[in-house]
Amino acid sequence: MSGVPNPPSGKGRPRGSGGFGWRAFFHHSATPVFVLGKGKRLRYANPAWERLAGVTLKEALGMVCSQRRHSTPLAAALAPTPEALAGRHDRARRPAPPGRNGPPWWDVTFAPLAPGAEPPGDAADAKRGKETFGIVGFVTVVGEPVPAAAKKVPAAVSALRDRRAAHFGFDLLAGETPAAGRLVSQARLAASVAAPVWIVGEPGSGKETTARVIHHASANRDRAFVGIDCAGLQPYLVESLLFGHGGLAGADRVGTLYLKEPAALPRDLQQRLADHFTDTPAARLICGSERTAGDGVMSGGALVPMFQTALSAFEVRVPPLRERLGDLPRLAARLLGRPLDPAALAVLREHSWPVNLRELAGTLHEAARSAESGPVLREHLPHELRVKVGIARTHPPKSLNLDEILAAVEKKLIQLALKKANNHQTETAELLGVFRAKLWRRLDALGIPIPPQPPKPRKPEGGD
Ligand SMILES: Nc1ncnc2c1ncn2[C@@H]1O[C@H](COP(=O)(O)OP(=O)(O)OP(=O)(O)O)[C@@H](O)[C@H]1O
Repeated sequence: MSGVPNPPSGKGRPRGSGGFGWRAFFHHSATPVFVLGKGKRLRYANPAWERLAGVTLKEALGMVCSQRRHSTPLAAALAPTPEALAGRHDRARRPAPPGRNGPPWWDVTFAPLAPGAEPPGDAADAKRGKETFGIVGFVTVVGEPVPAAAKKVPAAVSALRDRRAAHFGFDLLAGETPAAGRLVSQARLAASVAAPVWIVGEPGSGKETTARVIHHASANRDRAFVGIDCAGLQPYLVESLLFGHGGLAGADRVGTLYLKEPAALPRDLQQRLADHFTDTPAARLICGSERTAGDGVMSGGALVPMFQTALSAFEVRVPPLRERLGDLPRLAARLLGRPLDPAALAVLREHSWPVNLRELAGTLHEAARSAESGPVLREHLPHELRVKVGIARTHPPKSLNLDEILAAVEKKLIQLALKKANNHQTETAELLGVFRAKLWRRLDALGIPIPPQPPKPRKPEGGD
C-alpha cells in the first residue's frame, strides 16, 4: 500500500473536483479514503479504497454506512462512531469485510471535514443554505504480513528508532494556543495519508521538525527520514544524491524524503523530481519552504508548476512563534528541561522572534549555560532582550522627535548600567564602554541624579 498513484489527469479525475482540491488530493492518495455525507451515505471514495473494498465507487455510491442489523459488512466497517458523528476525530478497529483484499482488521480513522468544506455531492444543499455534514474516513489494514527482511533490524537500531519516534510525537508540536492546535490537526491528517506534503513557515519555525513528526506517525515510519537542504548544496550534488547510483529518490530504505526549499534547484532538476514523485515513488516527498508552492510558481517562476498542482495539494502551515507566545512556558520547559522563572518568561514574551524556535532554542541554551545548574532567571537572558523590554515599556513615545527618543533610550541604558554596577561609577562607565568623564557629562545633561558612591569595603583588621 505504499506509493502514490498517478495524478488525476482529465478523464480519470473524480467528478466535480474543480482543479486540485480535496477530492483530487484524495484521488492521489495510496491510503484508502472515503467521504460520508448526510445520512452517513457514501459520497466519495478514492481508487485505493476501491481496490481494498473490491467495489467501485459507482457501485457503492449512496451506501448508508451504519452498524444496523441489516447493514452489509462493508457498510458496518465504515460506519462512523458516535464521537465522529459529534464532529470529533476518532478511530475504530473493525473486522475487514469477508472476501476483501488483505487480512483481518481495518483501522478506520474518522475526521470531520473542515468547516466550510462541502462534502462531495452536497454542493446543491450547501447552496440552498441547508446544513451540510461530512466525515472523511481513512482505512489502514492491520495485520498485513511484514516482509521477513524488515524484521531483521538490529536491536540497537530499533532502540534508537523508538527513541526518535518517541521524541518526534505529535506532543512535540502541541501547545495551548489555537495556532498550535491547528498545526497538530494538519500534521495528523498529513500522517494518515501517503500524498506529498508542502510545509510552509518562517525561518526556524519548525518545518523540518514537523516533517519528522509526520514521518514518525506515517505508514513509512519503519524506513528512514532523509532531509536535503536544496539551497545549501550545489545542484549537481543534490541530483547525484537523489538520482545517482543507489540514489535516495528510488531507495526502498527511504520512507520520507524532506526537501528544504526545492525552488532553489534548477528548473530541469525540479521537473525531474516532480515527474518522479508523481509517478510511483518508493518514498513520500515532503517539501519545506518559507513560501507556499503557489507563491513559488507565481512570483518569478522559481518553482515549476507541477509542484503546485501535484506535489502541494496538502499544505501544512507552521505558525511563527509570535503567533503562539502563549506556548512559551511549555516550549521553554521542554527546551531547558526545567521551568523558567516568570520574570524571564516576561522578557521572552516581549521579543518578536524573527528566527522563531531556532532563536528561542539558542537563547535558552545560552541562558542555561550561564545559569549552570541553578534556575534560569531574567539576568541569564541576553542583555539586548532585557533592554528591549525596558524600552518597550516606554512605548508609545510621546514625541517622534529623534533626538528626544535617542535621549530617552540613552537615559534608560545609563540607569540600567548604574543598577547593574550597584551605582559604582567606574564600573558603570566600563559597562557602557565610555570614560568616567563622559558618563558624568551625560548624567548631567540627561538630568540623572549622580548617585552616591557605594562605601568602599573595609580592610579586615589585624591582617598581615
Ligand atoms: N515544537 C518544537 N519544540 C521545541 N523545539 C523545536 C520545535 N520545533 C522546532 N524546534 C527547534 O527549533 C529549531 C528549528 O527547527 P527546524 O529546523 O525544524 O525549523 P525549520 O523551519 O525547518 O528551519 P529552516 O528555516 O532552517 O528551514 C531546531 O533546533 C528544532 O529542534
